[in-house]
Amino acid sequence: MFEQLPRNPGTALKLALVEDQRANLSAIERRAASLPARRSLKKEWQAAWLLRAIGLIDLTTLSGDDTPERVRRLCAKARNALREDLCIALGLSEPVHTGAVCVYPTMVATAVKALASTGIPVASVATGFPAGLMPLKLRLEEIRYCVGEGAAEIDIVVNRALIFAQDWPALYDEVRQMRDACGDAHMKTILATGDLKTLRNVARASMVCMMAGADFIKTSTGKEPVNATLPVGLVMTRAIRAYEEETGFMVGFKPAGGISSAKDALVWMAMMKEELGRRWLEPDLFRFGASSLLGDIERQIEHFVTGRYSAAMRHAVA
Ligand SMILES: O=C[C@H](O)COP(=O)(O)O
Repeated sequence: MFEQLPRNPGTALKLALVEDQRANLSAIERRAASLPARRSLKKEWQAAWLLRAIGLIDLTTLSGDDTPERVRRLCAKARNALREDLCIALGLSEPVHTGAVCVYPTMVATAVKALASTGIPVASVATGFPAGLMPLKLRLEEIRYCVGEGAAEIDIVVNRALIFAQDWPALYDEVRQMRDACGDAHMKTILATGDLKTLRNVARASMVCMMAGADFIKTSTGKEPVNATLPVGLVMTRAIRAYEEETGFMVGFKPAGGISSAKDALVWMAMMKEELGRRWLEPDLFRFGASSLLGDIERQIEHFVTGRYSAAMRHAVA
């Protein structure tokens, strides 16, 4: 069991520290390119890392055609994230579950009911997800609605225009108000990095959101043309490190969007361990936002156990 960390309370906006955040594009790209090329984990180690990865997934459905029935099926999968025969073969005494389930606001109550007494938190997107282009008053009201429905985690989106304008005081002020509206619910701040044009914008916006009290910073909504990439991940994890050096508080990281293979998951986990340390492989500091990753992880674990791959359709729910 890992020790419980104090929640990041945020700090005053320190503009000098924000403007100090830079990103050396060619160095970042070189480092990102070297990550997947590392010697891969073998057999038992790989299976152990994949089991850990399951507990780090925010199992997500964010589709226009979501229904309560789909959300209930997703929650059933989150509770028993790995098939029973595979759990038995691995000698596990209890079912494996995901880190959370992530849904739209109107699906929160259904998910909360379906996950009652499991300890699995429900995360809700809010603040006019995915674009965030609604009046602030309504965005704050949406957060309060989700918390009232029982969401323990709120994934907010930032107002990209404030980042293009480098209006850090306004961004800080909005995110601070969102954090207040979250109350005890933990706030993941989605930067929508695929929209942000430069890695420097990613670095600076990360810092502002942490100063405003983000519990996590998250790459993407899954709806931008480009979602989680390793260069963006490096920039954001290094901002987390800089924030910890400055304040002593450890902020979580959630790459999201387009992470669908076990191999990708292992690369992201290796990056977390190398950049921030082992502590960032626990669910209070790291999550994958993913709708289809669990299916591939289960398939790879099945291969480890049986020596065979099954058809992807056998893992359809995840
Ligand atoms: O936050 C989670 C993302 O919306 C999931 O994206 P994905 O469907 O590409 O896995």
